[in-house]
Formats: sequence, structure tokens, C-alpha cells
Amino acid sequence: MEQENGGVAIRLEGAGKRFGTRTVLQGVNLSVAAGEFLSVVGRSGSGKSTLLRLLAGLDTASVGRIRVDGKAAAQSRDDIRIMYQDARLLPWQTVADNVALGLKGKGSQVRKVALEALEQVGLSDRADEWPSVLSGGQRQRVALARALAHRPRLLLLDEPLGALDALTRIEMQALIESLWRDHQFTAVLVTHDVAEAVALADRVILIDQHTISYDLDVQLARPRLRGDADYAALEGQLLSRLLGKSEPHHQSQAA
Ligand SMILES: Nc1ncnc2c1ncn2[C@@H]1O[C@H](COP(=O)(O)OP(=O)(O)OP(=O)(O)O)[C@@H](O)[C@H]1O
Repeated sequence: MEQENGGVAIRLEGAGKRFGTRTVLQGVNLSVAAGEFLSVVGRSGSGKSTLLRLLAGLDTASVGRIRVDGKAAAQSRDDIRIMYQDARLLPWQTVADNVALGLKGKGSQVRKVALEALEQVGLSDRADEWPSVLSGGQRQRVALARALAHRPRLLLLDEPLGALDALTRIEMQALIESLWRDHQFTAVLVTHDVAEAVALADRVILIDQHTISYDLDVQLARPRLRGDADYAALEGQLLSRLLGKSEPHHQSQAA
């Protein structure tokens, strides 16, 4: 693989998003360092996917400023990849061709890049099969490979593991973490799973009442042990905030 370019920094200043008269996000201020792993949690409908779409440059802020690598997100599109809960693979293309989608260059070169990406997600032996014969977890691995093939400097993950069983989910979390460590891209993960948010992120933000209502540093050694008291304390702290309790019951343990 070619030299990685490292992650991009993100900066939001007073960013807001309205759809007609409905305010979804308002007064969002956020700085994400290059190479940081940020998780975003919040109630259903709080605006998490909207935030991700703004970062991807797929939509524009109604007010405020959003900068990805110092530019408008839409101008950083080549550096950004987004992954969703459903893999969105083309059923009439092989696994390798799905990974190669959108790559520029000669056929042999493009295939080489696709195979390298598949190898990184442990699926090089399935390159010439159809997506329909893969399991849900394997399809998500292909989606991850498709993103990696573009060497993203910002990987946006919109509840990518939400439809997977618990064990596959934990394996995928470990894969995402190791790819993030190897490639040093910036990662923003939207998840409903507070344990997942803590497992992966350097920092977790909570979206509530249209803005960032809580910003939690996760200073735990990696890889993280879920049974660990510090881990459970941070998870409890986040859950309390999410549920709207003013005094997180685990706060004293986390201090
Ligand atoms: N294109 C759009 N037009 C109108 N309203 C929209 C549009 N996109 C999102 N919304 C509204 O914005 C709000 C936030 O939606 P969003 O999908 O960002 O929430 P979310 O936190 O990701 O929710 P979930 O966790 O359920 O996926 C919702 O009320 C939604 O209906």
C-alpha cells in the first residue's frame, strides 16, 4: 500500500442545521484532532446522522462553519468515506468489483488495490463471489474494504454494526480499531451502543437538545476490557446522561 496521508482535523463553529422550520442542530462547536477516534451518541432523532452528512459534505449547514482539513467538507470529498448499517453492495458485481467501485486507474492496478483492501478485512478468498452468498458481517467487511481502498483520511461510520449479532459486532469493532490504528485516519462513529462508543473512541460526544450536551474523554488503555471497572464506570456515566439523569451514578468511580 502507498504511504498513508494521516487523518484530517475537523472543526465546527456555531454549526446548525434546519429542515424547513424544524431545527435539528444548533450552536454545535467541535474540534476533532487529526487521527482522533470520536464516537457520537444520542437519542433516536437527535441529529447524529445529520451531523455525519454535514461532515461528509453531503449536506450543508444552515448556519455556522464546518471545516474538514481546513476546507469546506464538500471540497474534501476525495478524502472522506462513509459506511452505513447496510453494506450497499451492488448485487450484480463481484465482491472485488464492489470494492473497486470508483477507483481510478488500469484494471489490473485497481484489482490489486481491491484485493489488498479485502485482505485487510480477512476476505481475500471471497473476492470473486457474489455479495448475496456472504453473511451480514462479511458484507460489512466488504463495505469496510471498499472504504479502505480509497485510503480515506476521514472515515464516517453511521451505525455500521447495528444489524450484526453481538459476537460479530465485537469482532468488527476490533477490526475497525486495528485498521484505524494502522492507517491513522480520523474516525467518527455514530452508534446507539454506549459500550461500543467507549470501546472504540478517544472521545464520546452526546447530542441532545440540538447540540453537544456532553463531551467525554475516554482515557483507557487499548484494547479495552469490557469487564474492567473503569470501562463500566464510563459506560454508566454516558448512559446516565443519555437517560437524562443529572447525577451520573458511576461518576465517583470514573474520577
Ligand atoms: N432531509 C431531511 N428533511 C427533513 N427532515 C430531516 C431530513 N433529514 C433528517 N431530518 C430530521 O432530522 C431529525 C434528525 O434526524 P437524524 O437522522 O439526524 O437523527 P439520528 O440521531 O441519526 O436518528 P437515529 O438514531 O434514529 O438514526 C429527525 O427529526 C429527522 O426527521
